[in-house]
Amino acid sequence: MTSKSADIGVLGLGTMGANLALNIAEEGFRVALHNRTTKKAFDLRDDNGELAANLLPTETMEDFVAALKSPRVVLFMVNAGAPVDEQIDLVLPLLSPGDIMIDAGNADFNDTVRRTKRVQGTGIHFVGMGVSGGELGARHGPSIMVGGEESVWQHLKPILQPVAAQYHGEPCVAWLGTDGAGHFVKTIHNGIEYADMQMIAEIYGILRDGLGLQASAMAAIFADWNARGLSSYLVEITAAVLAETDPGTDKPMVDVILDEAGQKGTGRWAVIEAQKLGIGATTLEAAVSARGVSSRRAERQSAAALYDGVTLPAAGFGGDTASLAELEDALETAKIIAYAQGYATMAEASANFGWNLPLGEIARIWRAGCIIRSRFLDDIAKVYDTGETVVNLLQAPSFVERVARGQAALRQVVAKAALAGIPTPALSAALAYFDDYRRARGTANLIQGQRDLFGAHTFRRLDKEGVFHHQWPAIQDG
Ligand SMILES: NC(=O)C1=CN([C@@H]2O[C@H](COP(=O)(O)OP(=O)(O)OC[C@H]3O[C@@H](n4cnc5c(N)ncnc54)[C@H](OP(=O)(O)O)[C@@H]3O)[C@@H](O)[C@H]2O)C=CC1
Ligand SMILES: O=C(CO)[C@H](O)[C@H](O)COP(=O)(O)O
Repeated sequence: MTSKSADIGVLGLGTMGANLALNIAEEGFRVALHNRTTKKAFDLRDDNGELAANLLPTETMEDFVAALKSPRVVLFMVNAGAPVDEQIDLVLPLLSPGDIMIDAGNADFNDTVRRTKRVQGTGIHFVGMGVSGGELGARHGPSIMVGGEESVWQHLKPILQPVAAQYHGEPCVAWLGTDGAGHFVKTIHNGIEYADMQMIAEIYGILRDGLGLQASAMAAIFADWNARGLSSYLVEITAAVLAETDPGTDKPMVDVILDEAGQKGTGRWAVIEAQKLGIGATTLEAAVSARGVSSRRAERQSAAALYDGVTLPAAGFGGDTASLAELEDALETAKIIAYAQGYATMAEASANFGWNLPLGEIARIWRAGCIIRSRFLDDIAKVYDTGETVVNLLQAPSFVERVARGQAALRQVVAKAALAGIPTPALSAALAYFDDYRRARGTANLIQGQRDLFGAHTFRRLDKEGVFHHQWPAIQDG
């Protein structure tokens, strides 16, 4: 270990930390390494040939911090929650004014705001930085969402820009705002990721249970869609997952995987924040709830037995080209609605927390490196680049035209799935949101009447300004 020679220190060398450290080292920076299980730091250096010269494993936290050039930059890549606070407790006493701590893991942005406040007045800086792209992204170029002080971003830029994914030469990294802005945007990225994955899984359910297709046939359909409007990393990997065979059984891999989805909490954070802000991110909510339902497998199996005999009308799904095109259009339309909800949540958060989030720039840094990367994000960037105020993507002219064209397909698919008893919680949520959002005269007038009757909550009128309470007739139970 050479004292004060490392440009940055990576603390936490699991899947993401180890790969990000290699990526940074490959860009020519010297990286100090530390991990709770210290052996991993030395193994990482010893297993990585030419990069070893830029990797400085350390035995103790003191050695780790002493290895860093001033101002010291410590990047944490540990699991969200208590582990981050524990590591901050250990590192903070060893730092000096001007030094920078970066939490590069997923984090609840409320924790990031709290941690930023914790160091306020010490001269030490805290950066909340969302990183997306999984293992390969971390190694070869992730999408990076930075939150914190802008002056600190200027200091970090020379390291982060070459490390990030590049989209036609543009680095997929940006400073998005103060304190929790970067982690908030990463959280919404993950909420959208959940929605995208759930809607794809619902279409898979229709292809499997409505059309009776085998995995290999479905793989070809998704691969075909990936060449057009739905072109995206998630559709591409869907085709790859469906095409894979289990070497042990020779069955399609997807057919031997248990139907219970895991989740680490980022989707739930997105939905909680959308609810707090009063944004109906219903497609994201449906996706998070569906993961919850999936995890109750035994309960679903007993319910399946109880309702085995229910009568279902004819399915109505066809396997012809027109029916497949309808599924493709439905998925594309629902995707637009899900992204509109995610962007509406970010727009509201931006106003609420005073961040001035650059929504077009966010679309641009999501075009490569991250899990939801797709051609479609270019279309979103173009909407914001017009400079006009966009209240909701569903009101942007280019999207109005696309949704108006695609909504009939979404309606057909949701209706046919409902009749066939095939669940489409996220696709249905997208359609219901669209119909609710485009209805000039809603039904909340009735809710206001009910609230005023039982709780004197008052209401406003269409024909007069002011707040009113009505003397409703007394209702007796029974
Ligand atoms: N995997 C992915 O695709 C992505 C993950 N992330 C986020 O990145 C972060 C790291 O994830 P990932 O690399 O996948 O996780 P891993 O499980 O692979 O690694 C976890 C790391 O955290 C360390 N750690 C865990 N608990 C503690 C603790 N209490 N004290 C000290 N160190 C601790 C582990 O140390 P040890 O080796 O000693 O166990 C290990 O270095 C998470 O916030 C995750 O949500 C973000 C984007 C993508
Ligand atoms: O942040 C990510 C990608 O962007 C991680 O892969 C995240 O862990 C995925 O979430 P979950 O495990 O809840 O499916």
